[in-house]
Amino acid sequence: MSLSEETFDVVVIGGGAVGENAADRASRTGLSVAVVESELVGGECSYWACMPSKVLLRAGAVRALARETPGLRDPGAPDVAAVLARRDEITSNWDDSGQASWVEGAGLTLVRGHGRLVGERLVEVTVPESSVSTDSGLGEAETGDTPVARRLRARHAVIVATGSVPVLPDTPGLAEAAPWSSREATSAEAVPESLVVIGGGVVGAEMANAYADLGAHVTLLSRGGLLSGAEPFAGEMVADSLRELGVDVRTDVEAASVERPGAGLEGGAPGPVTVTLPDGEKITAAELLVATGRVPRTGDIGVESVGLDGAALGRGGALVVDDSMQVSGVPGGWLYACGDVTGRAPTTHQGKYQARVVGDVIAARYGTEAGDRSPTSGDPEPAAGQEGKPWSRYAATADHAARVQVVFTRPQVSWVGPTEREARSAGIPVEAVSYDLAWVGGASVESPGYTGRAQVLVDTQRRILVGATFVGPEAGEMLHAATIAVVGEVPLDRLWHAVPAYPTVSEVWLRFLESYGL
Ligand SMILES: Cc1cc2nc3c(=O)[nH]c(=O)nc-3n(C[C@H](O)[C@H](O)[C@H](O)COP(=O)(O)OP(=O)(O)OC[C@H]3O[C@@H](n4cnc5c(N)ncnc54)[C@H](O)[C@@H]3O)c2cc1C
Ligand SMILES: NC(=O)c1ccc[n+]([C@@H]2O[C@H](COP(=O)([O-])OP(=O)(O)OC[C@H]3O[C@@H](n4cnc5c(N)ncnc54)[C@H](O)[C@@H]3O)[C@@H](O)[C@H]2O)c1
Repeated sequence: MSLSEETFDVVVIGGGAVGENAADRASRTGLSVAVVESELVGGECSYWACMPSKVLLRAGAVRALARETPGLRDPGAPDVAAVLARRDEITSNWDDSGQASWVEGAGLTLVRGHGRLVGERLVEVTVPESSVSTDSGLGEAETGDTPVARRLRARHAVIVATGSVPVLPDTPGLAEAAPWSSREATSAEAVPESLVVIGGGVVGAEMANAYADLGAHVTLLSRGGLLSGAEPFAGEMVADSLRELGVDVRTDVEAASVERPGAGLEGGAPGPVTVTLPDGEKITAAELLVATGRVPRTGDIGVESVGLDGAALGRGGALVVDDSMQVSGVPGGWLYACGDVTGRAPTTHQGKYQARVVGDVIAARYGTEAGDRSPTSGDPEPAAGQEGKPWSRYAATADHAARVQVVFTRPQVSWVGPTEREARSAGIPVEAVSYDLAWVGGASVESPGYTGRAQVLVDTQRRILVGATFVGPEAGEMLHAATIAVVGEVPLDRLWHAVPAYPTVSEVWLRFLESYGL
């Protein structure tokens, strides 16, 4: 193994959406930054998650809209080949050269290979033999039989942004059945005639919706209700809607065993798969998707070399961070983390928010004024040595107080802040104000069959909103007004003056306040 060493101010392990963002911000005060990426620059979101999954859902959503609009005809079932072609286009056919050029164009150094901590501020990058080529990104061309390694020394900080990996339950026969994960579901070359989905979370619900739209007979097995992170009414509405679409939604059930004769044998696609339920019922389908959650990817990044043994890691092996995204328990405070690997708020937008925080913390702590192209310049709250005051640019406060999520099922579900149950268990005195969206004027213009519900959580002591949930068409687009009200801690008496235009669905804001007694 050949070894060379290079020094950068900052080394980022993981060039997903989050790592890229952290690297860019950290470089803003003149710091040199290397980004280590073992697969595709842009990570899960661009190639196997957010983007392809949303494209798979889009045609069905537009069809439903047309069907519900008087005066329009049903455009018919989506053209599957065209939908898959659009999916291939949005993933750039899983070619990351565009994002790699962006990284280089931003003045960052892209290092391709697997990054691993091997000591204080030291990262070793290796490239498996099979992928070594003259354009491996490892500087000098290296080919041949030996793996290539390069040591990257960080003068100041290492940021870990290695994302997460899917969990496979230990259900008998499941691993041997070679089921789909979200990667196969978002990159499939064809739509199976039938599909069983195990897991009623966000991936399970979205993919059940997408594949049903694209013509598959879908069975969804959820061990509780759907979308357990959202308000219960949201999961119930999505379950009802999936059933109307023809999905066989089974709640409060787990797979007891799985069988797929011939799986793993060479030659051709595996045959049908049979899932047996605890009561002995058997469900057979052409394909099986497992969507039972993800865990932070810390198993193969050398955390033990910097003293982070199992006990120092959080749930699922997460890197535990404070609000400035500094990893706890590492002497010298040089290790930071952001994104899914922290287990704090596993969505792209929250990860990129954390990336902006950690990037700005590092830029302010270690950057030079000479290289300053940052809005942190002249900031009255420099981050050096600080923990990060809540709501300052150096603290990811919204991860606790105003986390947002949008689920792109039909209906869409969006929420900000805690659910009612989470708020109560955190000791916040809340009153939930709920409203049927079909009752507002804008909804009846959108469609005579408009179905939706929205709810806000009022902190009755402070008379501000601490949370909101929307379920309905385009609920994702309705969320940001609520996010601003929650983050801004806007008093209800001032919200009264935020007049919603007529006839929009946003008129529900007035109804909330009236229902609360204003
Ligand atoms: C099907 C699906 C749909 C989703 N849809 C949405 C959505 O609509 N909206 C949303 O906000 N979120 C969505 N998410 C969640 C979102 O994809 C993740 O939160 C996001 O990708 C996390 O970004 P990240 O950069 O932390 O991790 P990743 O995107 O996983 O990036 C980590 C990167 O690090 C690299 N890496 C890992 N280990 C190493 C190593 N040792 N050395 C070098 N490189 C390494 C990986 O190759 C990868 O490129 C979805 C997830 C799934 C599974
Ligand atoms: N639109 C979006 O923002 C979006 C879309 C997809 C995924 N994501 C993110 O990706 C991550 C992964 O999504 P996910 O849906 O895999 O995870 P999830 O945590 O949302 O849901 C997993 C579900 O699987 C269930 N489960 C766990 N073990 C099981 C078992 N043995 N048998 C049956 N059910 C079991 C859980 O109870 C849970 O309901 C999430 O963090 C999610 O936020 C976000």
